[in-house]
Amino acid sequence: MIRLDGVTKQYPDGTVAVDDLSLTAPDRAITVLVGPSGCGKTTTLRMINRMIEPTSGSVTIDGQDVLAMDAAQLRRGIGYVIQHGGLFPHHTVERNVAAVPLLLGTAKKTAISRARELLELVGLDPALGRRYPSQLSGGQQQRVGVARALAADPPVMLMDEPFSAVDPVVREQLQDEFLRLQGELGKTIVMVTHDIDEAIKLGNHVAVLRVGGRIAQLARPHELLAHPADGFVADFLGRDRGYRALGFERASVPLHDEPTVALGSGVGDAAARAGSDGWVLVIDDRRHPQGWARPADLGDGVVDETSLALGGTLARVDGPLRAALDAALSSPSRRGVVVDGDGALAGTCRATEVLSVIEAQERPHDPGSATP
Ligand SMILES: Nc1ncnc2c1ncn2[C@@H]1O[C@H](COP(=O)(O)OP(=O)(O)OP(=O)(O)O)[C@@H](O)[C@H]1O
Repeated sequence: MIRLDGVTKQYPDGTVAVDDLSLTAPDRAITVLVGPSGCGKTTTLRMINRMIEPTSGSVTIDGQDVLAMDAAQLRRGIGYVIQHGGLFPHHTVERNVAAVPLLLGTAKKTAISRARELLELVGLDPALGRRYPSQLSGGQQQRVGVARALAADPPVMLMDEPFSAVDPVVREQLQDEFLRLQGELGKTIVMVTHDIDEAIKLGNHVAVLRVGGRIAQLARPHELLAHPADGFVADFLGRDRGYRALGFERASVPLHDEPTVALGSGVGDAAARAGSDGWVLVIDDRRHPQGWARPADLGDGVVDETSLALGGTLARVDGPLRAALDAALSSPSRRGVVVDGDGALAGTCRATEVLSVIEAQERPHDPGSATP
């Protein structure tokens, strides 16, 4: 557990970046610090590994005062990931990943073979290990940054905007893989981001800071969305709060049997199976949904990949209500496709019925909300 107690940082020019901040980051959880530019997120993070010394207050890790520890030794025991990966440009990728174990005295052969395993763990081809950082894409460099931070198997990781230097699609992939990895590794993580959506997606706990380095609210993501403490937090959370909160609400929605046709079926067969609106759901031989087709638009021949209409997200039977609603709203037929844990068709859902489930959910009173 990482604990900050009454921590203040005043820079020599008088700027108070962090003001009497107290915060606990529990073990094996992701605690996210989020807030507008200049609110003291990076300063707070760097006071944990003493890259910045607090002016007052205390920082402990598992009860040990970090200010009483040797700073270099402390830093070697904490994984640190920054934007762009922060890699050494003149070292190969695998040498970058092996950097801390080598510093700690691990034999070169062991450290490099471990580096290759770690590259694989973060979803990279170990062959990339022979390249130099500049020969990798931004997303690959970020992954190397994560692999490097994991190399000494530290229980604690600090991450400063680790996914912000890449485009939104790669960013989402990196976030998903990071969550999968954390599910396996269970590190104690403090992460900084200015992106509230990233905070809500990744954080087990989210601390919203306001400029001047004070906590406006510390809560679990769904609590934050449901009960923003004040107008500042509500504004920072932004639009669609109610809709986004559905991402954390799970309940089963009524499922309907949906007539299907197999990929490769004749258009005549497909027409016979289509609903009154003309749409039919196309599945493969494992009953995995492939998309919707409207046989009336297809002429003769068979239903193949080119016959499928784009659009329509898939919801999981045990997934959040937001996914079920989105599946219905984004489907060309307006029937949301719901799949089981293996990705096979479980049935379809209707938006109105998902809304009825939402209305039936107990909605807690929301006294802190500043937005009507
Ligand atoms: N070395 C320094 N000397 C003086 N002021 C500083 C120094 N470093 C940071 N600051 C100031 O401290 C405040 C907090 O900075 P910090 O970098 O911690 O914010 P941040 O929330 O991480 O911002 P961003 O999201 O823009 O990276 C800012 O007002 C910044 O200008």
